[in-house]
Amino acid sequence: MSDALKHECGIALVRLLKPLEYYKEKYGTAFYGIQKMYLMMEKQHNRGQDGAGFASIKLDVEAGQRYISRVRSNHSQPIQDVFAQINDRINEEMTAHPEYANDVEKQKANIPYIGELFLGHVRYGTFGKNSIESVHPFLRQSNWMHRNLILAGNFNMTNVKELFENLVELGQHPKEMADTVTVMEKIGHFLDKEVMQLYQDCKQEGYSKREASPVIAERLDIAKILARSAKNLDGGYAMAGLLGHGDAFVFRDPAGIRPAYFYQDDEVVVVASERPVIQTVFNVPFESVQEISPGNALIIKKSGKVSMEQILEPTVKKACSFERIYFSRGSDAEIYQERKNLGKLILPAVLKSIDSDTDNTVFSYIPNTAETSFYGLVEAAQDFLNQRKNNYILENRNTLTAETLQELLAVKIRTEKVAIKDAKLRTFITEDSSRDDLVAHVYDVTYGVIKPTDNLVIIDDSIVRGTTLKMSIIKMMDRLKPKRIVIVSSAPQIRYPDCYGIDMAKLEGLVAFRAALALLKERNLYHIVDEVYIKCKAQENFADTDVINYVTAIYDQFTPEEVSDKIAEMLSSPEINAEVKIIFQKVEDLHIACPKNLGDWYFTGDYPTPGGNRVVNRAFMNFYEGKDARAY
Ligand SMILES: NC(=O)CC[C@H](N)C(=O)O
Repeated sequence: MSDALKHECGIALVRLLKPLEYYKEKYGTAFYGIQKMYLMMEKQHNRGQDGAGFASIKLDVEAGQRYISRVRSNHSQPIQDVFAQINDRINEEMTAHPEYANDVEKQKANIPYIGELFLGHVRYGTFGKNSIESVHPFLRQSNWMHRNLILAGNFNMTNVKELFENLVELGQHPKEMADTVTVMEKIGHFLDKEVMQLYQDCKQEGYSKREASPVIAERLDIAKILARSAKNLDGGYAMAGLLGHGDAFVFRDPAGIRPAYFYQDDEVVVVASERPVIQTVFNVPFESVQEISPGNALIIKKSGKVSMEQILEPTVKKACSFERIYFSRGSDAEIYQERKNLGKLILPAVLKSIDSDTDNTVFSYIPNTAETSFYGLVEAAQDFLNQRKNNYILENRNTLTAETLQELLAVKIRTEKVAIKDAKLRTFITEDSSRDDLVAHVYDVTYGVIKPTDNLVIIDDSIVRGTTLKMSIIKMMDRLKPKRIVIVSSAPQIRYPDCYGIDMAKLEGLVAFRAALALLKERNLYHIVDEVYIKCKAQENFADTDVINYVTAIYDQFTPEEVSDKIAEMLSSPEINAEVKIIFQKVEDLHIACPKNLGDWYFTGDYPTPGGNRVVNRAFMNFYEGKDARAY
């Protein structure tokens, strides 16, 4: 990926179903859960490096003993930092008390972090600052065990402001504007209500206050609490929560926008944002890891009972395709094939751009996430070449000599590693022209592999702003003196803002949008921009469900190729000698390659929740009014 793009968050949840002694016996340590959590979080570091947090719960402790531990960090290596703190503390206790060594009961009673239920989070903030207070898990404390709520999520709500207002309407006074606090307080509110109701029931049944507590915990209907809390949520989310006494849940949005996977056997229940994380950490096959169904919650009661319950009516499944193109790790068996298919499906367009002259073409990729689609592209190119050889041989079978046959078979698809991501270069000089020169060196190039008669085809996973392409990659590629540079995007043109977790909230930042505007100007159609604005403005105060995405009109006048050509022109500059072309994946081909993740609103403007239409409407007004503000 050449554009710096904010990633997602990652969640990790582990519930140990057996007593801690079991793990000590079988795996040699009662800290088994913590170790697994470390691996699960580390294997998701791709999803967030702004912060990391860990929380654990000990089940069935006596009153007066601590049972919730939490560590959070926003240091530069937050996962390392969190587990260094946990390690240090455990080692300190173990060294000071050698008698704990083989005594699991003592370990549990005296050492923090050890426990049966764990929640971890790696964060890329989409809302609020990167202060330590914004790092998950969030904690809502209470002196009643079952009222303690610990929450961590991979989410972005399009209507945080409204949700915040709802809390104020309830008479609450939230101390922060953090979106996680807002969601947590909402769940917390309905948790309190449910507890109150259950207490009344218990009282009627003759339980004393003290006796009622464990009964309430047992009877708590998590699905009911979630259903009430989730009513007004509009966004993409995978929210994980723990209750102090030991219940846990992971709840996914009705369109399945954000991912959540789980695995369960008689020892553990595990949830993570990505499938291969669970596969490697627990050494289980692909088939035994399942998705949490959209609109459903995986609920793990303290008793160990696990169920999947529908919380909200699922809508049409629109799982985010960017997870497949870029965010999630490519080690997932499905994602790996999907990325390869993205490369394969785009070959016809690539061949067209190089006049099918594969002999004079070098294929390469932008490190690192585009590497897999590159393999697919090259495999398809090899098939194409073989087909050509085949035809030649069949046509010339009577005259073919051993020599020409050998020559023919020696022709290969040429692949080279041309772009190398260099160490992070700091742009410490503020003066613009020299800064551009520094930025150009973010990528390094391999000299000596391109001839002046060559086309250079270079695949990237997606193109958002195009800044790095313009400032660095194309300039550096041009130094190799190819005849033509073809930039290939394994994703379609990004035309609309995202509001479900990816940090693309402003229209004018998107190179496709700027290209469409330039085309409108060129063809004297710029009045369309004014017309769209009038339509957007008119629905400014509409209910979300009534808002229509009129921004599509900006693109309607042009074929995708026209927009691509304009982008190519905008990314090139007079000092570039090579001809620059740009090719994007077709939306239909994206769906063929990634059939399970049909969420494509950033490419098509087809938002999966009503809030999305409000956001694109707002984003357009912000652009038109020259407001440098986020659209939600
Ligand atoms: N990337 C995410 O899922 C972010 C979660 C949450 N909105 C935050 O900002 O902390």
